[in-house]
Amino acid sequence: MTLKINGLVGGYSQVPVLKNISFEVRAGEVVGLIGLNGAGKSTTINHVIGLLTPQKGSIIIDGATLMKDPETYKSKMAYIPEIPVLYQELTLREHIDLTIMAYGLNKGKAWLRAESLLKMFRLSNKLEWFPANFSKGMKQKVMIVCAFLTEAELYVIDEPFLGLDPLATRDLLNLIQSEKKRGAAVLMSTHVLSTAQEHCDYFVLLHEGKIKTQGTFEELRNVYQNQQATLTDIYLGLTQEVTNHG
Ligand SMILES: Nc1ncnc2c1ncn2[C@@H]1O[C@H](COP(=O)(O)OP(=O)(O)OP(=O)(O)O)[C@@H](O)[C@H]1O
Repeated sequence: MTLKINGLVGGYSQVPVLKNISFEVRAGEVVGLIGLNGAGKSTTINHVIGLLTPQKGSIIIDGATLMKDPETYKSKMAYIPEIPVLYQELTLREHIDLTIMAYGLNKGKAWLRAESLLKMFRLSNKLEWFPANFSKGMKQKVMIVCAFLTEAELYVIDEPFLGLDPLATRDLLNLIQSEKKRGAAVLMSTHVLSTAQEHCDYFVLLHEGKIKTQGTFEELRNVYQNQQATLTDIYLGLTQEVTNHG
């Protein structure tokens, strides 16, 4: 599986937010989309999941575009939004059943996987509850369980860490690593740079809707000409931001 974004110009109106974005996400790779507030991370993700239409350029998953082959395109992808989207009138069990139906999964197999995910995120005893009434972090965990039970080829995850407790953060990171080993690709936006540095294989540094630079951590250190630099140093250095954190 390869997601190819090529020369993407786009945004919410005729004035583009994204200006000529190109990068790839390949099978078995975790790509970190890095940027400050307003850099264009969510806008990029909204284009990838098809909420926005490119003004120029293309987004292709294994040869399929959203325009020409929407079913193939969408079937390869699971998306975890920054703000959980849940159905007011459905229980946790029904959210899982709905995901199984929407992705056409084998019910028995998918439920086995769901049970292990529910256990991992400490939700096993909440199946008859309504997630719309859960705490913020618990809602986020429901989105994680539903996304990961699909065993997608590509996971698109928008800022996953902010609402999660340390245990859930650790479990999500482990899950990402095990899906990566299975051969899944992950595109993850975040400004938690220390976590990204540790867990991503490749970085796309966005600033004001443009790619400042992209590469592996080693390649970024070479561009920044400092072999000791952290991802935070590199990002802030390259975007000329002033920081009090060194
Ligand atoms: N619905 C919208 N309508 C119009 N402009 C928008 C909309 N959402 C975002 N923008 C603009 O697009 C630009 C990029 O925003 P985006 O949400 O992609 O940033 P981000 O990198 O995800 O930031 P954050 O870290 O704060 O989530 C900003 O200038 C923002 O004002």
